[in-house]
Amino acid sequence: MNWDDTSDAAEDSAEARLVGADADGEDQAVEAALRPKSLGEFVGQERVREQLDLVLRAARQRGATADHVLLSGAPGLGKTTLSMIIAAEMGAPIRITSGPAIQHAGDLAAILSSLQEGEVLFLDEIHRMSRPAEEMLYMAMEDFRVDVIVGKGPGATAIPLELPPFTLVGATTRAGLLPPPLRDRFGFTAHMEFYEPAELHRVVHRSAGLLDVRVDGAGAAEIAGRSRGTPRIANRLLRRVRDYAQVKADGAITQEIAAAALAVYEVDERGLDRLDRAVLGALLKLFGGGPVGLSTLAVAVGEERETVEEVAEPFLVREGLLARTPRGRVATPAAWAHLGLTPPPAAAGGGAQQDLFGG
Ligand SMILES: Nc1ncnc2c1ncn2[C@@H]1O[C@H](COP(=O)(O)OP(=O)(O)OP(=O)(O)O)[C@@H](O)[C@H]1O
Repeated sequence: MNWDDTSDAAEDSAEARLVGADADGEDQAVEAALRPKSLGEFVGQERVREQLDLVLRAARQRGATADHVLLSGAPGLGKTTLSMIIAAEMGAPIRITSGPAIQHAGDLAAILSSLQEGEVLFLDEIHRMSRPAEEMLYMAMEDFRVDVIVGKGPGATAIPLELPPFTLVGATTRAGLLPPPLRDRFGFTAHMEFYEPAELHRVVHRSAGLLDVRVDGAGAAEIAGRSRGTPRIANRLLRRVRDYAQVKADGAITQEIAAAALAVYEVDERGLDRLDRAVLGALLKLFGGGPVGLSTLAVAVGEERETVEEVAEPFLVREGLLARTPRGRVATPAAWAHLGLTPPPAAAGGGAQQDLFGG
């Protein structure tokens, strides 16, 4: 897990999710093999690709190091992959680290001072860097220089250290959390969107080819439709469907095989899993569609409040199935339709259920 805004309770619950967007151990092992290696291979994100292509081409033509790049977007959309592509397209080495790994300015100084000319420094979760390190980064990004402080107290001196030109690629799930002085120092900022089903369809086909799995168009579409707009989830579902196809059939993935496999794993046709459906089911069946307070809803599904709020709700809100209102959580008409339930007449206008527990 690497959502900085996700609590421990939410993490425990999200860890085992097949539709969780963060990388688990198995993902990390296979992702290297599935990562596109060039901008041409990178599926979707047309605008970002086009803009980045211009930035990189222009830098290459000038024989210069590319401008610093900030990539923002949800986990699993391809930020790490793009940073590696940037390095590959520039013919430069890449160093990978993350905000939480840099707690002291000295940690950052050590990394910066060992960079080669033109190297790409990928800083994941850049919004989680410590303040002193962040301030050191400002100067490094702008002037390719850092001041290393030697000694303590009144006798401390700042020794300037020249750095070779490098390209910082920062990644964040929360661009809004970056202090403006840091954001302003990036020459190019790209916001990565969730992928369309047709794009995920291409991701599934591409990955199936690399994994040597046979999948037909309808089978790939079935997986894509349940992947929550996220290539990492598409790749993970593909691997689980492959297991099913291998054990229960002849190894080939068709629409029927994909649907049957994902039914076993409790991922429904819209990508909701057991937790999502439990939250939605409680909201509809116990509270008439709401409004109901978050705490009450969490008690009803036997989960921590944070788990409901941080793990289940974001996707339900994004899918237009649940709304967070000042009076509490409310199901939308699409939620009733998705669970195959008929809203009671009173629920048509949003329901009038009181939150007795003050959530
Ligand atoms: N546009 C894409 N085309 C094909 N595959 C992709 C694409 N984007 C991501 N992937 C696949 O999804 C997986 C996850 O991508 P990646 O690790 O780059 O995501 P991320 O945004 O860096 O995630 P996190 O925020 O968790 O670090 C990779 O294995 C990669 O193969």
